[in-house]
Amino acid sequence: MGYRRVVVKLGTSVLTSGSKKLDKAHMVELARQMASLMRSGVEVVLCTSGAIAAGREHLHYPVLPDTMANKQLLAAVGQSQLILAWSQLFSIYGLHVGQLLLTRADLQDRERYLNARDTLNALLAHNIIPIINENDAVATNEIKVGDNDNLSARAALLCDADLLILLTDQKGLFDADPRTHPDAQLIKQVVNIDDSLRLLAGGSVSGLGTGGMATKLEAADVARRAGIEVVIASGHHPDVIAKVAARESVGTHFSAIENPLESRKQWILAGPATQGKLVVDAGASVAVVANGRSLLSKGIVDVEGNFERGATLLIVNQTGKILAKGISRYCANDLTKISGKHSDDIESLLGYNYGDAVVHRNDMVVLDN
Ligand SMILES: Nc1ncnc2c1ncn2[C@@H]1O[C@H](COP(=O)(O)OP(=O)(O)O)[C@@H](O)[C@H]1O
Ligand SMILES: N[C@@H](CCC(=O)OP(=O)(O)O)C(=O)O
Repeated sequence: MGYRRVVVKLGTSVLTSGSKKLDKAHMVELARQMASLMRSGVEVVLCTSGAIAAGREHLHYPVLPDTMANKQLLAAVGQSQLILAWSQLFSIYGLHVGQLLLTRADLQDRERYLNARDTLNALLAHNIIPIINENDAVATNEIKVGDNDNLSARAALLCDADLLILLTDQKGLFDADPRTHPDAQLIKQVVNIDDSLRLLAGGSVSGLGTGGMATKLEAADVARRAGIEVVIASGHHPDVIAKVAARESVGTHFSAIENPLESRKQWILAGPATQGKLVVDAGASVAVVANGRSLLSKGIVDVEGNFERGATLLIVNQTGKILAKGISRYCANDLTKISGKHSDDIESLLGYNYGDAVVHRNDMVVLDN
């Protein structure tokens, strides 16, 4: 069956073709491919990097101290150049574009998340290509998604896409970084993202991109849990977008999981940043991971972080392995008092009780699979 809605993420490495400037000739070719996919009836959302690179180019490569304010300056200048370029290039194909600049804060708050979703859907309903980037000019590290791989996965969840295409400067995910291992082999198919695969994915060494393959794998993991297929491929492979959309074997394909998370759990996975950790014992690990139970105070052996009730936390086992992400019904202070204790004792220990479950299974996404 053909894809219905596709998010295409273009890394700085693709947009600049490895140089220090936007490669407009290549951008027009990518716009052509996306326009052609739209004409074939597939809806396209573009997640574009390149603002900082475009800012540097537009200001003729100023020598600036590497501060947050200077990065924001470059992004503020560059984003307007970037959207101008995309708007001109898509107009060649008779298409309008609409810009959405997002931060994690827009995804963290469920109401803002749903608002952004409405805007995306409205643009697509009018055959306008939504163009997304992080709002780097105002986002501080605390409220940033931080890289466009993860941002594009969240965009794919937001608009309920069925395919996420991450285009970069390599043919896909290799069993080692091809820049340092010329004999590395392309991995064509991935059915499960586990720690051994994460070990293969390194960071970005070119000085152009953010995150390298590591953030692409994080993005792929978020998307596939929401039932979205993911392909990592080269942005310079001829007709790459059409070929991926036609399910030709290009790059690395990640299968979607069979029973995708429902919408609220997708949001728990993709929206809020985690504010702390609960370390749990072996019994609680089995209850949460294998039996799909809520996490009770009895199984908690350690509480890390200083968080309020309602914070999103990681649940890890005693070797540090991540088991789940979920919303805590108790604040950190309360949890240090009740961890290891039976649920029946919560009332007497705290003087109140928000229920037996510290993290209810409805508020939890199991990640150990
Ligand atoms: N296992 C791997 N397979 C492929 N590329 C890898 C791997 N590990 C690290 N990389 C690096 O990831 C880079 C692509 O990511 P990045 O530089 O962030 O580009 P982009 O701008 O497209 O996001 C590649 O140039 C490569 O050096
Ligand atoms: N938002 C930034 C890009 C961040 C990013 O993740 O870059 P990349 O790894 O090249 O996709 C920008 O527009 O410059």
